[in-house]
Order: sequence, then C-alpha cells, then structure tokens
Amino acid sequence: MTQDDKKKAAAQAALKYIEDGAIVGVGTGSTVNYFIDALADVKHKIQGAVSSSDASTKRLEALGIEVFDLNSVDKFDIYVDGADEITKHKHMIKGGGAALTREKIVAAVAEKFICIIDDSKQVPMLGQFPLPVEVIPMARSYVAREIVKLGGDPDYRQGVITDNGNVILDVHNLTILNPVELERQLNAIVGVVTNGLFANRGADVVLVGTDNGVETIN
Ligand SMILES: O=C(CO)[C@H](O)[C@H](O)COP(=O)(O)O
Repeated sequence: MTQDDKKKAAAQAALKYIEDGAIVGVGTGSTVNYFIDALADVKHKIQGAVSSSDASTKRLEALGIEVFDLNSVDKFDIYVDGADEITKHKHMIKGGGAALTREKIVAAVAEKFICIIDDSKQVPMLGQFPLPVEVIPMARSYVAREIVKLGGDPDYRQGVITDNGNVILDVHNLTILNPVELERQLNAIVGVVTNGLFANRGADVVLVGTDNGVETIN
C-alpha cells in the first residue's frame, strides 16, 4: 500500500461517523482532500460543511457541498482533519498546510475530532516535524527571539501568507515533553495567533491507514 492509499482508506473510514442531516467540520490537507471527495458521494444526506481553509472551501463547493460560515452554526458533531504528527495520547502537531488557526477554531466548536492519517504520522514524541506557529507579521522577529528562549529554532516560512493574512514560523529542534504546557507557553507570547500543537484539545478518534487496513484508536 502506498502512503496515498493509506490516506484514502482512513478518509473513507471517516464517513461512518457522519449522520444524516449533519453539518461536517472539514480540515485541510491531502488526506482531507480524499475525505472531501468521499463526502461528495454522500452529499445528499448532509446539510453541508464548515471549512477550515479557503482551499477546502473551494474543493467542497466545487463538488456541490454547501459551506456555512462558522458564525451561523452553533454546534456540530464531527470535525475531520489530518495531522503532521500524533502520539498515543492523541496530541498532535498540525499546520504543515498553514491552516492551523482556522483548524483549531473549527475543531473547538465540534463535539468530536476525528483524525485521519497514514501510519507514518504516528510518533512516540512530538517535535521531529517542525512546529508551525502563526504570527502577526510585525511581531515576527520578537516572537522568534522569545521562541529561542524556549529552546526552539524558528525558521520563517518564506512566501507563505495564511488565510488570515499572517506569517508562519516553523520551529525546529524542540523537545516536546509536555505538549499541553508548551501549547500554553507559545500562545502566551504576544504576537502569536496560534501554534500547531493540538494538545489541550487533541483528537477524540484516530483512524490510521496501515498495510493491514484502517485501525481505529478511541
Ligand atoms: O494541519 C494540516 C494543514 O494545516 C494538515 O492536517 C496536516 O499538514 C496534514 O496534511 P496531509 O494530510 O497533507 O499530510
């Protein structure tokens, strides 16, 4: 099985969590693109989606799925998204696609976070994947200096502007022993919009595409 086959299988498996009449929270990335394609096959059964990025909105709408403004939706059951890394505690690093802030917002409103991944994303400890931090542009150098004090090595993601008009610092060489605490510490730096640690609100269910099929971790 290729990595893409595994992503596709995990994405397909997420459909069983979608109830009739649902509004579905939709993440961003290549695994989620498979999910959006699968969702299109059952679009007659759902009300529509809430999206975490302009890219996902475009794809959803192109396939005839209505996308609601999050401000017009009080609550919904399921948010489906990928991850760059995930531990057995269901703590994640996300934001490889620079959509972390909207992903965290949509995930916060959902009852359940269903994480869809291929098995290469499972790690014993977070931090091999550089941790994305979304920053207000004028605060970039200040935030970078503060991150160095926390032991990280920030790298400005050149040429990338987020959907919110901000920039991304990718933080290398972090030893993330306590993701819950580091998520709080990074958010406390003035100028940080969001960081890519999803630990205070991790995943609820993980669907892992493997060579032996899709494994469900509850
Ligand atoms: O957080 C994300 C985007 O901001 C994605 O979920 C993450 O980067 C995984 O992407 P992919 O499914 O393409 O491997």
